[in-house]
Amino acid sequence: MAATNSPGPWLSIRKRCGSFSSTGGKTTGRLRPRIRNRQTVEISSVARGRFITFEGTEGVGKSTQLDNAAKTLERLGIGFIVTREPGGTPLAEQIRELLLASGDESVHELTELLLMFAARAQHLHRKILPALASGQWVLCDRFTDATYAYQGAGRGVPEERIALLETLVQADVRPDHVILLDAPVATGMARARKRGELDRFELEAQAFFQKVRNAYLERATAMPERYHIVNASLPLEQVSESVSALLTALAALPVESG
Ligand SMILES: Nc1ncnc2c1ncn2[C@@H]1O[C@H](COP(=O)(O)OP(=O)(O)OP(=O)(O)O)[C@@H](O)[C@H]1O
Ligand SMILES: Cc1cn([C@H]2C[C@H](O)[C@@H](COP(=O)(O)O)O2)c(=O)[nH]c1=O
Repeated sequence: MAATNSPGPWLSIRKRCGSFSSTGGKTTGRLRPRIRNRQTVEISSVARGRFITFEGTEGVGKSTQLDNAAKTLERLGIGFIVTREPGGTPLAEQIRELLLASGDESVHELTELLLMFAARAQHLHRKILPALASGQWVLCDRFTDATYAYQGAGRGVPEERIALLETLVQADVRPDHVILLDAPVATGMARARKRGELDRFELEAQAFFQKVRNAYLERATAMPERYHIVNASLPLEQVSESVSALLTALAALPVESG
């Protein structure tokens, strides 16, 4: 898992000395975490799973590629979970329903932002971190990069506000790798429309998604070590091959760099 140098009081990842700590949550898996106190678990980084997120605008093929990624990891014999944001736990899925539903009351951008991070706090601490601590890889459909793209670039929330909440909720936890499925907005929207009824986000104008796409591409340029751009406008088989090859290469990396 990628880590910055500012661990919060309740959660820290110490890569250099090879241990991993997180807030409580149940842990399962091949290595039993060492309990330091009631709030913290530690395990060797040898067992730590990798945190891989799939990002992109609507309909580019994230869910499709998560299925493909799951099959790839199965072939490689790697233990993993597949999850998504907003959502991933029963409570966070309830928040997702609130966020995606179209209603009469317009949602203020700060309400949207706080609900995203409320769902994320539950998901991260109750599901993602315990899975990583047990050595499983976490394949996640969207994470905080989506917040920078949608609430930041799309809604116009200043980046510093998002960064504040990111630090509060995640401390130094960041995805190890972001697989950015990139395609023209119109391509993704045409695919999403074919799938059926559109949710509150999917009803946004093309200009909104253009800002979102640009923001993802800017983040990919700013963080080339973390981002992997895949051309999602290609035929499905080619996109799947690229994603499988990428995951196979990541699996071959030593844990500290992978
Ligand atoms: N490379 C591709 N070429 C053509 N169709 C594709 C491709 N990838 C996915 N699709 C199709 O496009 C539709 C949307 O794909 P998918 O649901 O995986 O996108 P998504 O990014 O998860 O969408 P959302 O952002 O709404 O969650 C599906 O019907 C899927 O079969
Ligand atoms: C995590 C996250 C998500 N969103 C938006 C992006 C999508 O429109 C929906 C989720 O729907 P999907 O079918 O699963 O893609 O939520 C967001 O605006 N900000 C976020 O942080």
